[in-house]
Amino acid sequence: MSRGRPDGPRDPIAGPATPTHPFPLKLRGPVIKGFGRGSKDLGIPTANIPLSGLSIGGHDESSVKNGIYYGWATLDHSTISTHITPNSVPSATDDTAIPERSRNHAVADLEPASVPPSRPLTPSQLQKKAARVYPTVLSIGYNPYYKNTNRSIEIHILHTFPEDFYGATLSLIILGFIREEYDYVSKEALVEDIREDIRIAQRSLEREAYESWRGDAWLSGEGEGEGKGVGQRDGVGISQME
Ligand SMILES: Cc1cc2nc3c(=O)[nH]c(=O)nc-3n(C[C@H](O)[C@H](O)[C@H](O)COP(=O)(O)O)c2cc1C
Ligand SMILES: Nc1ncnc2c1ncn2[C@@H]1O[C@H](COP(=O)(O)OP(=O)(O)O)[C@@H](O)[C@H]1O
Repeated sequence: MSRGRPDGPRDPIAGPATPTHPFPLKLRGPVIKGFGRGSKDLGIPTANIPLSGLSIGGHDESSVKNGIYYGWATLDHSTISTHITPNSVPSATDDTAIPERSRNHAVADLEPASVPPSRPLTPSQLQKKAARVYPTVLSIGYNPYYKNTNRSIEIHILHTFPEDFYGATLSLIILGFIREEYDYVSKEALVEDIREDIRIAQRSLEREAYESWRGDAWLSGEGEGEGKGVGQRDGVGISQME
């Protein structure tokens, strides 16, 4: 059952001085469509990737508990289809329409795109985009405020992007847990807490033992489908370090 948000101040930093079991959790998958609420309703875009990988690497899905987490992420734009059709982007919902270009990205308060979405990027542009490591804050669960019936993973990247990136491959290392997911009395209360989650994630990742994970090979696309604890199913892999 979902809980309402408890009263009282929140800790400015989440998690111990070094990442501790079950972290780091490594996850990878293609960016698919969600319900389109992140940008339009909340002003905070959240990239969805399939959840199926949570059962790979020695856990079942229930071993990764619902809640709000932080970590590092990279995007590989080379997997974005240059010939997108309405059915070419998988969806976390039954709606297969590609969402309109979001106009309400609060964190991503956007500059006009320097490269039109339909023009393929050059190899050096792709490499540059793939190599960048972003801080990220994410939610795993049922979004109790919206009473979703499907479990989903919602990843907000702490960066302003000039355009959407459906179809890109998102690699993620989750390093810490912030809080449970709650139901809220209002949309404004939910947004206020997500904004605080963003600040907590930033501060938590600045610690040396967390910062050092930026250089992990997983974020460069390595590890897919090979090695102990790394699996691949439905285009998604997850592993848990020992
Ligand atoms: C850091 C963060 C914290 C969140 N916390 C909650 C929460 O406590 N309760 C909730 O119902 N949804 C929470 N969400 C999920 C948002 O409701 C979700 O991103 C929104 O429904 C957009 O979904 P969509 O991408 O499928 O459109 C959180 C999302 C993020 C990124
Ligand atoms: N900073 C960002 N973090 C996450 N996604 C972003 C960001 N900026 C742009 N996006 C794009 O916005 C999409 C999420 O928007 P959102 O309105 O939440 O729709 P959806 O419900 O389809 O996930 C992502 O899939 C991605 O393509």
